[in-house]
Amino acid sequence: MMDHPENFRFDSIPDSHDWSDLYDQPFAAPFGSGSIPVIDLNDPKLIEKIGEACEKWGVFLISNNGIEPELLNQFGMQMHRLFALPVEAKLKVAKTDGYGAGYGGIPISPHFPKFMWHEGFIITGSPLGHAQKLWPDDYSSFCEVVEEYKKAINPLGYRLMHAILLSLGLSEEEINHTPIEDSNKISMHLNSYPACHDPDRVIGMGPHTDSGFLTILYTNGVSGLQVLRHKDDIGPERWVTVPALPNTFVVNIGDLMHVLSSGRYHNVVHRVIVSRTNQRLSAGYFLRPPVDVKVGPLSKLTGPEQGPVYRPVTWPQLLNMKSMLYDKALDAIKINGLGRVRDDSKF
Ligand SMILES: C=C1C[C@]23C[C@@]1(O)CC[C@H]2[C@@]12CCC[C@@](C)(C(=O)O1)[C@H]2[C@@H]3C(=O)O
Ligand SMILES: O=C(O)CCC(=O)C(=O)O
Ligand SMILES: [Fe+2]
Repeated sequence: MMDHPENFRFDSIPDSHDWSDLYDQPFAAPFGSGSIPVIDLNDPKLIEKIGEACEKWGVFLISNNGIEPELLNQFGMQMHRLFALPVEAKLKVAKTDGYGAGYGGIPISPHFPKFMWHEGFIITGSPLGHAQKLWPDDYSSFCEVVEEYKKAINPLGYRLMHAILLSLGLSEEEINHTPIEDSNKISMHLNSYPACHDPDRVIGMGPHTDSGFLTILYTNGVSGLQVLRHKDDIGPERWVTVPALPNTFVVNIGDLMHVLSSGRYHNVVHRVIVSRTNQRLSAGYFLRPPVDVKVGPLSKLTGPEQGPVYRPVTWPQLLNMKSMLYDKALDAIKINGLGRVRDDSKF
C-alpha cells in the first residue's frame, strides 16, 4: 500500500497510520532542552563553532549562508506544486525501488510498523524525465528552479564540508584528498508532511540517522524536525525541536562523517512530527562519497585514546546495510576491542 495523500484526508486516523501505542508522544521535553547552535557562515570563529556543534549535537543551523531568499521561495513553491498534484499524477513517477528516484515513502520505511504522515520525492541527477511526466506542458519551471537550487547549495555544501574537516584538524592537502561525490550525481530528497487534525497520533518521519557525510536541509518555515539529545547536565535523553528559522538551513551530521571522524562527530538521530495546521515541506541535500570509494576513519584520528573505529565502507555498501539493518548498520562495520571485524561479504 502506498502512503499517498488520499490516506491523509481521513476524518479519523486510520490504523495503518496510527502510532499512538508505539511512540513516546508527546515528545517535547518539559524542562529546558538546551539550544541547537545557530552559526553564522561568516562568523570569524566558524571552524571552532562548527566543530563544537558537530561534537556536542551533530546538528546546527547555518544562517547568513548567501543563498538568495527569493530562490528559496521559488523552490518552496515548486515543491508545493509537486505535492499538490493529484495522487494519480504523482504515481506516474512512483519509485520502482527503495533508493531510486521518484515519488514514494522513504527507503527505510519497511523497518517501521506503520505508515508515516509523509510523501517523498527523490531526485538523482536531473528531474527532467519525471517533470515531463508530471507536467507535460509545463515542466521547465520545476527543472529550472531545482537546477538553480542545486547550483546554489552545492558550494555551501563544499564550504561546510571544508569547515568540518578543518575543525577535525585536517590540512588543506588532506582535505583535497577527501572524496566527495560530484554535485550532479548526488541525491535530493523532497518531503511533504500534510497537516493532521490529530498530530499526536501520527509521525512525519520515523527516527533515523542520515547515511552520508552531511545533510543540508531546506524547510518552509514550519517546524517539526526533532533531534535526539542524549542525557546531559540539563536532563535525561530527550527529543529537542529544531527551530524553523527563515533562510536558515539545518545541517545534520551523517553516518559517514561519524565514521570519518572515528566517532568524534555525532551522527544525530532525528525524526519529524506533524503540524495540526500547516503543511511542512523540506528538502535534504545529501553530501556523500563517490560510489567506488571506501570511507574509513581518518588515520590521524585513530589511536588508543580514540573512540570507535570502523572498517572502511563504500556508499552503496552502507545503504545496503541500512536497508537491511536500519539503526544497526554501523554496528556491522565497527571493529571491536580485539580488532576483529564482522564479515560483510553479504553486503
Ligand atoms: C542520498 C540518499 C540518502 C537517503 C537515501 C538517498 O539515496 C535518498 C533518500 C535519503 C533518505 C531520506 C530519509 C531518511 C533516509 C535514511 C532514507 O531512508 O532515505 C535517507 C537515506 C540515507 O541517508 O540513508
Ligand atoms: O523533514 C525534515 O525535517 C527531515 C527530513 C529528513 O530527515 C530526511 O529527509 O532525511
Ligand atoms: Fe534525515
